[in-house]
Amino acid sequence: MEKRKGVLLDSNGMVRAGLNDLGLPDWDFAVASTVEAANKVLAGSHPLVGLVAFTSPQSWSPRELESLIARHDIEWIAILGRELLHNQSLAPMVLRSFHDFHTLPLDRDRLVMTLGHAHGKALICRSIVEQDDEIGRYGMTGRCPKMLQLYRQLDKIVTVDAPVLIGGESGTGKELVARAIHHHSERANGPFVAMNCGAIAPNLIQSELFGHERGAFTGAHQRKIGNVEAANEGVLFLDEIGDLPLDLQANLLRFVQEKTIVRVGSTERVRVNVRVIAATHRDLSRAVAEGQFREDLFYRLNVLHLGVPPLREREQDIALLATAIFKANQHQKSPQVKGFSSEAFRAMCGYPWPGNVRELINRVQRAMVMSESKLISAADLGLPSSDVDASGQTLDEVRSTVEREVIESSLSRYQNNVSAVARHLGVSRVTLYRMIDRLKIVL
Ligand SMILES: Nc1ncnc2c1ncn2[C@@H]1O[C@H](COP(=O)(O)OP(=O)(O)OP(=O)(O)O)[C@@H](O)[C@H]1O
Repeated sequence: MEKRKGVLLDSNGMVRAGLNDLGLPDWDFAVASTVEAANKVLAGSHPLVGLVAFTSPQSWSPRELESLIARHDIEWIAILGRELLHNQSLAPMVLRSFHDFHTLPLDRDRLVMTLGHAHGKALICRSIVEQDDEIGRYGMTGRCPKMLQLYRQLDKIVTVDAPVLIGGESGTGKELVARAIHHHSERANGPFVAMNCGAIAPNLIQSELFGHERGAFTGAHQRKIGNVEAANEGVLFLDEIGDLPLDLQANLLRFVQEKTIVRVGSTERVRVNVRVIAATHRDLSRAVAEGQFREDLFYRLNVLHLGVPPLREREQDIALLATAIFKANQHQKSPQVKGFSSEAFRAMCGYPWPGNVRELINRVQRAMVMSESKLISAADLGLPSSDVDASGQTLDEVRSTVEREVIESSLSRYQNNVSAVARHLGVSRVTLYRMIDRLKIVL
């Protein structure tokens, strides 16, 4: 049988010697005497379990150690003298950040069991992460019907070279979609140049787009290539196209039609080969009807149209997105934070998300840093808690919701000590483990 891999952080070799004496034939521990060395081991051989030996409360810098623990998705076990268990600075950290602890002297049977449990748990976590790669396409997270439709549209759009107009509220992922089109199209090796037409002073947009010659205007000390030329052979992404002033719309139309530009202060026409992808949160056809956007430019840009749905219409993707954001930001979370409570998931699903995915990212990132519990709550996300709403749920669903809440809060209260929780809830450990499995509660 292939040996299970672990890392042992041990500054003076004391626990290493003890482990050797125990003889654990199923385990192969790489020993690191510093946090930096442990980081290297973890990056190279991906063990699933880490042991940290504490000979005193000051064995390791808490900041360094907590950052090591937060960075790597493995289970940690603290090994320490019984007298350190009540140390005011060490004990809270051990309870918060470690899967379990083991007191010295090492007890072979107990250690084998603890290691086995930690290894099993890490394996399950890793398999969940791997399955999650299937949660979207084109670098996007989401598999609700509206996102599946978007992927099907993208499948076609990436095979052709026509202009695209992307509509959707702010923060829905329009730029992400534009980058995906570029990345999966024949222009992938060319540049992707993004420009926000709403964020540049109107008097500068002309030169930002088309560039200028030296001396073209006060302050033009040298020739500057504009974004259109910079995107040659690639994609020019024009965000907030609805904010482009009318006079510049005429210049843009000329470039889109003729595929040439003239730098400000020059008379020379320069040929360019650029695919234009424009985006707007405004209703451009309405802007056309109101005379604020040129109709001819609208038709030139709107050859292919994509609408990115607001987050409130992707309710079944919210938990997926929140979890993906959580995983992507593991390195900057508070070490004890392990995931979301079901109350938090419910609150996220009931919230209208005016700032869409961008707002979700901000709220989750903030909660990951600020939460003081193991599971992020609705309050940590700054969202109103929606109480259990039984309407529309079957009896089984309501029961599962309640069971999950009771078990999660008891686990949190007893620091994941399954025996204590089983005693508290009046069920056997086996029954409790079965319920934990069925309800997919992460320990
Ligand atoms: N489906 C998704 N999966 C993962 N991340 C997403 C998804 N949609 C959006 N995001 C992320 O949300 C953030 C906002 O997305 P993006 O900037 O593309 O939105 P936008 O619609 O262009 O916003 P704006 O109109 O304000 O420019 C980015 O960090 C982006 O990576």
